[in-house]
Amino acid sequence: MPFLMDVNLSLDSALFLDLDGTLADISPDRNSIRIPPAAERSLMGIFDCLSGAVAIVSGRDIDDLAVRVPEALWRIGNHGAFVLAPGESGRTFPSLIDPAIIDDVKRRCAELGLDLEVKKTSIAIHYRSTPELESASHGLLARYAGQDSEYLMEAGKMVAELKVRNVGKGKAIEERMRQAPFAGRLPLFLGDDVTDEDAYPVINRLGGVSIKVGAPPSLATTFASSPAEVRQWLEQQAAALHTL
Ligand SMILES: O=P(O)(O)OC[C@H]1O[C@H](O[C@H]2O[C@H](CO)[C@@H](O)[C@H](O)[C@H]2O)[C@H](O)[C@@H](O)[C@@H]1O
Repeated sequence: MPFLMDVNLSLDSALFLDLDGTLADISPDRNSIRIPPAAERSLMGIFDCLSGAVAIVSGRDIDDLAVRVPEALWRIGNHGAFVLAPGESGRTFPSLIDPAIIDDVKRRCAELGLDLEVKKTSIAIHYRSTPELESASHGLLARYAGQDSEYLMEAGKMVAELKVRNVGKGKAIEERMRQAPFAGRLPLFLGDDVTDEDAYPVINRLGGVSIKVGAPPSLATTFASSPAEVRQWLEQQAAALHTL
């Protein structure tokens, strides 16, 4: 099985990374997540060497992502729906979720003591601290999903999510790869969760390297053991690129 530590960036790489569970360790407190400072420095070094072809691609809301990721990097939030270019800030993105659904889910979550995260293209119920409510969480959102609905259900790490259709990290990466500074480069994508699986076939088709932090099964071709290993790899790659 190919491993991340055997992969090297070159000056014509394009690097896409997921945040939670890939760059940052999973934590019970989603609001505490930050990219560790050393990893930020590595990312900025790589960004310089790759002429800006580095993006953080996250399921988090774009506004939430913007406070956790350096403004100097590309930030792709809402599972790929919304993009902030390096240096871009203060832009307003629309909410695509029916407010009536948000109100109803908010009320039901409050009754059950469930942790609700409202984003612009999805609503997520986190049950990390209430695992006994896993099926209740899925059930609560499933009533709004289905073949004829504009929403679909997705499962993540201890989270049930109701999401607008036609949004995905694979689609977002493919779009970036058609434009500067990514076009003409060889893409690498590092992810860890179910919502990252749709990006791996895109990367594989483009001849790049798809990496999962975790174990098979996955459509990724290459594996890493932990976010700590990813951060160590980034530090090594930043140092190596600077010698080229
Ligand atoms: O695409 P990502 O950057 O990996 O974001 C995926 C989701 O991450 C967050 O939830 C997950 O991480 C939390 C912090 O470690 C953890 O408490 C939670 O159980 C995980 O599901 C975030 O809250 C979601 O919006 C993202 O979709």
